Amino acid sequence: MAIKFLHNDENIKGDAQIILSLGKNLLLKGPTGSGKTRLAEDLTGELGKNMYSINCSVDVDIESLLGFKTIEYNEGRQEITFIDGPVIRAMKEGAMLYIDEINMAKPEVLPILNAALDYRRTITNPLTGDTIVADEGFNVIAAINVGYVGTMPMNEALLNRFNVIEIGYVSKESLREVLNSQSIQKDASLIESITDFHEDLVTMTEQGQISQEASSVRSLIDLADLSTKMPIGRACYRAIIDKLDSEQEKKAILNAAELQFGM
Ligand SMILES: Nc1ncnc2c1ncn2[C@@H]1O[C@H](COP(=O)(O)OP(=O)(O)OP(=O)(O)O)[C@@H](O)[C@H]1O
Repeated sequence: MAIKFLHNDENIKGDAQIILSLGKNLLLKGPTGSGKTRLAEDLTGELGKNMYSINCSVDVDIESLLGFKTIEYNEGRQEITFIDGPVIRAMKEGAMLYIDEINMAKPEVLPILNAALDYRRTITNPLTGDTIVADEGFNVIAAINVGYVGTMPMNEALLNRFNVIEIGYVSKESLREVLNSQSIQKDASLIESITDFHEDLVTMTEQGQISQEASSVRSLIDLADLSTKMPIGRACYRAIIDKLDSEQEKKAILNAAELQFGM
């Protein structure tokens, strides 16, 4: 069974499809592990496109966006050629460009993309002097992690070029479906308890007791998987509790886990 983005809020996927079909840029906002990359992959696959990704959390620079010059040998002669980077390849091919953690990029780097992201759909490559006009099918999805230490607000001119969809917490029913399709845990009653535990975590997050990453879908898939091989209590530590720094948060989650799983 193909793994799909699942969410009780159908407007998330529906509106994302509309935004892309209008040739507009889409910004997905949500906590870590909330399915932003999964959704971007699904949308790209449905459009039958290739996806080129950039992760801005690693030191992204102009070369990692646009490409670099290299020396190639042609019939014994040295030639300087330019190897296109993800932005230029996506533009030329009319593919999807996925810019992950866009708010983590150094502020001086991304303005180079401004003309590619607005109605001009062009870029002048400062490394070659070439101007590239994007193919009609060129689409852009960016993602931003909210509630994450070290995130910076996005530059206003850049933000203005996107249409924003927030990915909120999944419902109990959607999480059950995600676990049934993506976890190796097949015990229906344990999956049910994990979805109840998720609801407790979401409530604690909304009350400000714990941070958002504690209740991420990614962590809950880990919890379900680990619980096939070790007691659920230890799985809670490995998948959720020990990822956190705050003793207070750890204690709050431990209490909820004890109540839910009777550890
Ligand atoms: N709503 C969802 N539907 C289906 N799968 C999901 C959903 N949310 C999370 N997942 C699963 O959880 C894992 C993490 O998802 P993903 O990588 O898409 O999150 P992300 O928001 O891009 O995280 P990050 O911001 O850390 O990159 C994946 O295995 C994905 O399949």
